Amino acid sequence: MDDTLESLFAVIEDRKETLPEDSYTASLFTHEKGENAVLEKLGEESTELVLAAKDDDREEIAAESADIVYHLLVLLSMKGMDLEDLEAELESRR
Ligand SMILES: N=c1c2ncn([C@@H]3O[C@H](COP(=O)(O)OP(=O)(O)OP(=O)(O)O)[C@@H](O)[C@H]3O)c2ncn1[C@@H]1O[C@H](COP(=O)(O)O)[C@@H](O)[C@H]1O
Repeated sequence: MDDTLESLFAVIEDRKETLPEDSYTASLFTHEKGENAVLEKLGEESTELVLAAKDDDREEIAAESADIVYHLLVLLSMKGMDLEDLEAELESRR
């Protein structure tokens, strides 16, 4: 899981740097709504996750969770933060 998150975060950082035209990630960094684009996505996907959980739909729960994790990592990158910030916070709670 650590490797998956690290390589996904590295791709997000690369997209932020290189802004390829066909990249969804890059489109979030250049969106006319600014950071609101990713914040809205996080809100929508959180609602979708709640609905999937209420339906006991495990496949949908996994899919919506992945959407949230991806957009969360984009948000961290947008704020100049990284996985270590998240890890440090989680570790401080153990
Ligand atoms: N993990 C993801 C990921 N999860 C979700 N998404 C995108 O997030 C959007 C989710 O929005 P919705 O579920 O609301 O679907 P939608 O209504 O079709 O989306 P919109 O029309 O609102 O854009 C979709 O466009 C998904 O493609 C992701 N896009 C990219 N990644 C990762 O990022 C990498 C780089 O992707 P690009 O930046 O596109 O090259 C990919 O290889 C993946 O590993």
